[in-house]
Amino acid sequence: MFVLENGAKKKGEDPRLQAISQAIRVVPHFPKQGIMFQDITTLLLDHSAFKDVVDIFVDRYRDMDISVVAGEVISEKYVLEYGTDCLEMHVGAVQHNERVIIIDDLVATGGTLSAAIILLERADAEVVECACVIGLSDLKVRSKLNGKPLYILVEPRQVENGF
Ligand SMILES: O=P(O)(O)OC[C@H]1O[C@H](OP(=O)(O)OP(=O)(O)O)[C@H](O)[C@@H]1O
Ligand SMILES: Nc1ncnc2[nH]cnc12
Repeated sequence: MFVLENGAKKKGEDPRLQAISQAIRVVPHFPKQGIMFQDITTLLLDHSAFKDVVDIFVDRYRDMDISVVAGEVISEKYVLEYGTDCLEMHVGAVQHNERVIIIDDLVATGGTLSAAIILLERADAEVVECACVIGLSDLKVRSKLNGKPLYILVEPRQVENGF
């Protein structure tokens, strides 16, 4: 699934993932020293790569009886790599037993996804899976997700890529 550091592809990898990864701009040491900020604005501007992101998610979830896509989400505070934040969701935005996928651009600590899961479960929705364009397939992150599967397209980029 992931693009390796040397640009080689893992066996069986979707050929679209390399272009998706390369369209992400890395901003070293932003907003703090030591953070390799993964800026997806360049991915959003790359119509072909962004279409591939949407197509991959649509293909994955089209037959899973999903009724809600929670792109941004009562309120739940959480901790990020570089501070704390809070997610909010309209009361009534999700009905009991609705099947939800949570989509975000990136997972780092898993705090945001964890807060989103807590919010949605408080509304009695069923969170089917979390999906992110960028993230590490990290056990520490997965352990925060209350057993929910995490689907990731590409690893964070480590180097500035000339944008
Ligand atoms: O896994 P975590 O440690 O919670 O980090 C992931 C979150 O960090 C970024 O959001 P951020 O709040 O920085 O701002 P943005 O949504 O405006 O990009 C990103 O979009 C995720 O939502
Ligand atoms: N390295 C990173 N790049 C972009 N968004 C983030 N959110 C948390 N860590 C991040």
